[in-house]
Amino acid sequence: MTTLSARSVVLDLPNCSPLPMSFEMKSGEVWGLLGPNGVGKTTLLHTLANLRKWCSGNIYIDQIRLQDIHRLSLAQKVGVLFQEHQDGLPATVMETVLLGRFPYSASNWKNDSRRDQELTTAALEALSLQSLSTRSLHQLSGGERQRTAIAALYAQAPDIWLVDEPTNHLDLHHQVEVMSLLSQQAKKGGVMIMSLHDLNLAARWCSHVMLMYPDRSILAGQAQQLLTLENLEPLYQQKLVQGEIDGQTVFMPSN
Ligand SMILES: Nc1ncnc2c1ncn2[C@@H]1O[C@H](COP(=O)(O)OP(=O)(O)OP(=O)(O)O)[C@@H](O)[C@H]1O
Repeated sequence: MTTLSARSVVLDLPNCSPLPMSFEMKSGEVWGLLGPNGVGKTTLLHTLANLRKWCSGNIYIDQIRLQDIHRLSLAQKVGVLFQEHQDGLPATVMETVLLGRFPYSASNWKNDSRRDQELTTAALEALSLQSLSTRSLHQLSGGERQRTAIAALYAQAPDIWLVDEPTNHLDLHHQVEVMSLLSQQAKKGGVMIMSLHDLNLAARWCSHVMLMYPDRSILAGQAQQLLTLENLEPLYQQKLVQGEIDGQTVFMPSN
């Protein structure tokens, strides 16, 4: 069981009146971070990975303070999907996915182990990338590039997944493929935290949500309880309608 918790954490956001946030996220849970552009979803994900500083408060993984965890163990425990992909290296899809295993071979530059190769093959299969495995990153479409980045994260096999807009660039079929895959990883014991702009994906796949409001207040808890028009309309400053199709809650913007 893995736990990620924050106690009175104030994010380092520009022009922010400090409002401390506290929450606990556990193995098996799928968290959706929801809120308008610029509210701090990416900042929160990067803060939880100790990639950027925060103003005050404490973040813990399994009761150990984030800043006390050695970089290498953190790289093994926590995986991040970035919103922007840096494609500086002239690498193929397979090489990029294999790079997900870097935290396990970084300490001694040893050859890729059998497990590294098995996980890389499984990741290519899970994201339907087998036929593209020898293709250069520069020759991929936006959606193929996104699936490659998710495959690298899958190969890394972290306990805590910090995933920034996983369905960016993806067509409907691949959105379902990816959301289903991420949800399975939570069922296998991962802590899944993702920023999302699509309320319907959140309603379908997230067990928990964090609603991040422009005044820096948050509501965090079970998705079923928090995904209501009363909470969501002020979140986006947008009138919405709520319905149900095949037993599934759906939201749409209204005039
Ligand atoms: N490198 C940076 N330097 C200074 N300010 C930044 C930087 N990156 C982001 N910001 C600002 O920090 C705030 C939070 O940005 P963040 O990217 O976390 O928002 P977000 O909720 O993820 O937005 P979006 O939904 O548009 O992706 C915004 O006001 C943004 O303009």
